[in-house]
Amino acid sequence: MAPWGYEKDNGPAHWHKDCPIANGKNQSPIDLINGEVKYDSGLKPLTAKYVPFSDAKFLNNGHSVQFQPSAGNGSELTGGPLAVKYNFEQFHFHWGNNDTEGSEHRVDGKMYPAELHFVHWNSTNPSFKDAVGSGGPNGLAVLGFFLKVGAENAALKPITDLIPKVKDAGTSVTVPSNFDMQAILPATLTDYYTYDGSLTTPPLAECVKWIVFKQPLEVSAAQMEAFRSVINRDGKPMGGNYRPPCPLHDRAVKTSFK
Ligand SMILES: NS(=O)(=O)c1ccc(C(=O)NCC(F)(F)F)cc1
Ligand SMILES: [Zn+2]
Repeated sequence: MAPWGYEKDNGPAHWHKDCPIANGKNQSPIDLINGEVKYDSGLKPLTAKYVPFSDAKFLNNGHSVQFQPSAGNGSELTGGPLAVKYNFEQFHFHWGNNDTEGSEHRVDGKMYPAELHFVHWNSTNPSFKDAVGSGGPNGLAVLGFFLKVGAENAALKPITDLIPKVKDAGTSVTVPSNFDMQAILPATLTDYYTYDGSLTTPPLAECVKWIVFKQPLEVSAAQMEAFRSVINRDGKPMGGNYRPPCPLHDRAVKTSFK
């Protein structure tokens, strides 16, 4: 099989051939159905402490555009459903070719135009890759933010302004050291859905504590258009780089809000 992607000949319906876990019972994304979630008063806010990066890259890896600092940067996530501290690894995006599609998770069947993932790994592991392979849903913690079209997102502007420099697969640029990642996050990380799931791209490992925020972030139409100019490994627009929802099976989705 050609390397995995999102086209007809290598998209999500094909992934099970290389990754049989694609048909597993803890796959992501899912449709977050408000009538089926359960409020958990024990779910506290999350705390993300993101420190400035000395050398970080913004890259096009052929299936997303990704911000990645050098390892061991010291940015951490704690609280919420997490029992231990998680280290920040990278953030990346999924988006559509129009405003009616693009997010991976859905809310009562509604898709947003894009979704931003902040990926963190359980600090009891020696490395990110060990955390992915650690078995069970506590290897990674991924924060998911829906993006909707509205006001320009000033915190994401340094990143969306770099997109033209990583238009082609395999390209990367250095991110200015004054980029403030903390500014992307809402002031308080309170209202979220959380459930045990997987990576949404191969190898689809079932190692993720998913934390999806109820409140979307806004980006301008121009910022959305910047994503839609990105090209994938086949020279086609990368838009549509989202996996459709997977069966919930016997998992519970908890909320930190009523
Ligand atoms: N879209 S997602 O679920 O946030 C997501 C997050 C991270 C990875 C990733 O690092 N894959 C490479 C690895 F780790 F070697 F398997 C894939 C998907
Ligand atoms: Zn993702």
